[in-house]
Amino acid sequence: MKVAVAGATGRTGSEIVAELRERDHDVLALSRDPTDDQRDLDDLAAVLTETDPDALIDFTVPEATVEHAAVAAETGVPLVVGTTGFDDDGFAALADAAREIPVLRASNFARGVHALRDIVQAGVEALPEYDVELTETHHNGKRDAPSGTALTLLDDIEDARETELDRTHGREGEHERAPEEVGVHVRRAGNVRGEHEVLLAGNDEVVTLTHRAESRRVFAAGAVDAAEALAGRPAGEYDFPDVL
Ligand SMILES: NC(=O)C1=CN([C@@H]2O[C@H](COP(=O)(O)OP(=O)(O)OC[C@H]3O[C@@H](n4cnc5c(N)ncnc54)[C@H](OP(=O)(O)O)[C@@H]3O)[C@@H](O)[C@H]2O)C=CC1
Ligand SMILES: O=C(O)C1=N[C@H](C(=O)O)C[C@H](O)C1
Repeated sequence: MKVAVAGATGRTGSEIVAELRERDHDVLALSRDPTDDQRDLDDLAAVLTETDPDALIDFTVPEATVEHAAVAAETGVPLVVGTTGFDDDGFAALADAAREIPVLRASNFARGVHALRDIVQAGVEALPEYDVELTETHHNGKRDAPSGTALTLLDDIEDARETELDRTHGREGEHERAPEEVGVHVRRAGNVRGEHEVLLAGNDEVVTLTHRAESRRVFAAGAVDAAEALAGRPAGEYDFPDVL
């Protein structure tokens, strides 16, 4: 396959380029400041038209991904999005692109996280009276908080509880915890690849469910799996579990 990568110089994008090369794919590494073996991300439309790749993988920033999605839709290139931190307009722009091309967006391309999602939902359903608290930890270069994965897990917890919970970001001051609260705790330190922990507590017992990425290669492998699986699919919105 021929695969273009937006954000190829980044922490995750560079791992995706390495993973694609290891699998013998033809790689178009895109950067705003291209070296000799890269293509200019600012000329994305021209590059995609000229090279006609099988997929574009995007791990950049939301404002750029939204622009790239419009170009992918215009040029008919399937899109895999790993970028997190979209607002409602950003999600709407991705949905617009998905009318023309397959768009697979996942807040986390580690397979274990999608197993964790199922386990968390089962735990929350099995222990309906227990308090739920979520903690995520990432490297000190991460822009968005809470992480995209944390937001996905919170949606899953609300689905399992069949109610909207009061997402309480950190705590300060004097007040008791309300039963409908779900505490959301964010830590940024060092080069932590990504940790997510859901804690369930009640009845004099505590259950903790944790995923820890030990290398960014786990995200890269998942994103490449997704690009391989997206080829030939009809236009529409996809999540990682749809192609696992
Ligand atoms: N879904 C998942 O599994 C994962 C998602 N992520 C998400 O991926 C995104 C990238 O994370 P990470 O690799 O740590 O970030 P980095 O900052 O390391 O890399 C981002 C890359 O995007 C490019 N970029 C930055 N700003 C712009 C812009 N305005 N326009 C175009 N390109 C831009 C830069 O490349 P250059 O300057 O060369 O153009 C940069 O190398 C984040 O949203 C993160 O949350 C991260 C890991 C896993
Ligand atoms: O920025 C990161 O590094 C990561 N971002 C994703 C997120 O926001 O959930 C996935 C992973 O945790 C790494």
